[in-house]
Amino acid sequence: MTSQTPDIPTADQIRRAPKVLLHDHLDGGLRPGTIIDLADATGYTSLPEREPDKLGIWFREAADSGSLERYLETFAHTCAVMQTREALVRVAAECAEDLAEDGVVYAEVRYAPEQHLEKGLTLEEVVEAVNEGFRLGERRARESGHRIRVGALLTAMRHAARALEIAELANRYRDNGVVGFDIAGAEAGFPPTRHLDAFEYLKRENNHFTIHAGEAFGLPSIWQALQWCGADRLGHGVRIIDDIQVAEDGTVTLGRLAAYVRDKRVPLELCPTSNLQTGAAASYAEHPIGLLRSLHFRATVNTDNRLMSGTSMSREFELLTETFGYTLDDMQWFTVNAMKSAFIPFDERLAMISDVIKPGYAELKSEWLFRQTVTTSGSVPKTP
Ligand SMILES: O=c1[nH]cnc2c1ncn2[C@H]1C[C@H](O)[C@@H](CO)O1
Ligand SMILES: [Zn+2]
Repeated sequence: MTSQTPDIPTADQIRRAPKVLLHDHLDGGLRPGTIIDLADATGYTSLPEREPDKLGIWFREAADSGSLERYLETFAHTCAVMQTREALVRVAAECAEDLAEDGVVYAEVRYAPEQHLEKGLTLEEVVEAVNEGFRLGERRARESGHRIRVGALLTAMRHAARALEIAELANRYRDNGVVGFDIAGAEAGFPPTRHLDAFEYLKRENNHFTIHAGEAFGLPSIWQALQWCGADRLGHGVRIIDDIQVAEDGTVTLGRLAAYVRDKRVPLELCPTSNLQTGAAASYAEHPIGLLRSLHFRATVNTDNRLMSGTSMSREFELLTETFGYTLDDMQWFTVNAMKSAFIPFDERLAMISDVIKPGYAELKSEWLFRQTVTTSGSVPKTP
């Protein structure tokens, strides 16, 4: 018998639990072996390692710098090998397969189309190749007994000046694989208000967007993303913690912005391991997700960049259960939060919650009940 505390899920249960992922970068999740294959196929000779295990370690270590700017430099290698239709189809298909294998049932995966034009693809060709890859990966996942749905978010880079063009692209493909828009890249010095025209356009089109904010830069960035730009969700948003005071006797006081975020149920796309790497949090135990969960913010758990963080959704949940003693109920809470916050239509979100997520967790919880009964009675109860 395992000595695990009842209700704390095992690693195997965490992997089998249905999970929802809202913040994952396509160019931050390649398999190391695929990067090497694609580099060979496209003549890219600047990879720092030629052996998959070593290359995986290189990405993790290079991303471990404590600075978002240095973390972002590692993407030069992944973007370099994602410049052809074939490469994009393969990377997107493998992304969907890897997530499905990890128990992710719904994912919104983002990438910046403007970073994949070096070999002559048009923005439209990039979007169509990635869509084709996601559909292929979903089909392959189904064939191997998994179920996943993947929507794309189109990202504009905040240091560049193509946000309106990318927003228009997202709007053109909104009924064809693309579910929303995002801005990413170095945060300090590049406030989201630089791209107001793109956000105002998307609002006029009744479209959805999230903004990377409150990761490398604090409250002003979150405030602008919400109150100037009108973001539906916050990419990270972890620094909202700067607007929450916890007194020695445990009394919690929320500032106006933190109160707004909680009252309005603004989804926080939290990415614990990524935050440790870029210096947004000092340790898992000190990561604000513990406090935000207990204060009932609409917190969600995400991977950000599986390659650079050497992580997966299951791994993030394992680390959280080890650190905070989270149970299957906590996992379900994060997962339902994420599904409620997805950019697909409301009825489809509800159907995922009632047909996939709740039954999945109910089944896992019944394993605990079953195991408890076996331990206490010493015999296996007969099924009725
Ligand atoms: O955590 C992040 N913060 C800001 N930008 C990021 C993060 N992770 C990835 N990016 C950037 C680098 C990628 O090339 C780009 C599009 O996915 O988004
Ligand atoms: Zn990100």
